[in-house]
Amino acid sequence: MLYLASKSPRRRELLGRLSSGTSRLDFGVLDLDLPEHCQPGEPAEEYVRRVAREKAGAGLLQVMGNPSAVVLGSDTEVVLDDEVFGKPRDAADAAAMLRKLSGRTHEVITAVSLVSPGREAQAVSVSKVVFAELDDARIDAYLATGEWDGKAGAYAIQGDAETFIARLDGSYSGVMGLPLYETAVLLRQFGVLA
Ligand SMILES: Cc1cn([C@H]2C[C@H](O)[C@@H](COP(=O)(O)OP(=O)(O)OP(=O)(O)O)O2)c(=O)[nH]c1=O
Repeated sequence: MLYLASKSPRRRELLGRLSSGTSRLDFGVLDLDLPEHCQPGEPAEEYVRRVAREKAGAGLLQVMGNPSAVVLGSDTEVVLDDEVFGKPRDAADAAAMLRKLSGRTHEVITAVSLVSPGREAQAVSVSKVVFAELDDARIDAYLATGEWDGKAGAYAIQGDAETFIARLDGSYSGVMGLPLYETAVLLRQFGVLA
């Protein structure tokens, strides 16, 4: 039985897309709230990998009674000049992130971890995103949509911010929160996906 250890509706939607034709991917959802803090000096990719592993591990603890449980945890961060942008605290924090991202190229790193009793595997997706120049009026208009809330880097590629993206070199689903190519490879390794 597969469990998604995530409260993100985007991850639920993306994982559901791995159902195809007659082969349905059924999964349960585990709610967890884990602190996400980058340690001083911790490289961004290591941080993202660690948090994804911790989410999957915390999920596995919730379903320990089920020996056939496979738990998926994932984490997404936006990285610019070694600075890690997680989810903004408030609108002012979101505005500051968008001002920094304006006219620059950043990376979106998403790690996916699969754990089952006695087994663990991970994949990571790194995408390069070239952002449009955003003046204050555009940033204010975007903030008013509320879309920034709960999104790493204060934007959503799947929403109005699609028009901010001049170029994407990587995985669209990875930027959105769950890289489907890498996730499908892991699920096949664990025999969850045919
Ligand atoms: C960059 C970007 C991020 N995001 C989202 C994906 C993630 O949900 C979120 C990053 O925060 P995460 O901490 O990775 O995930 P989360 O707190 O939403 O969910 P959970 O930890 O329970 O799994 O940002 C988008 O939806 N679109 C985007 O374009």
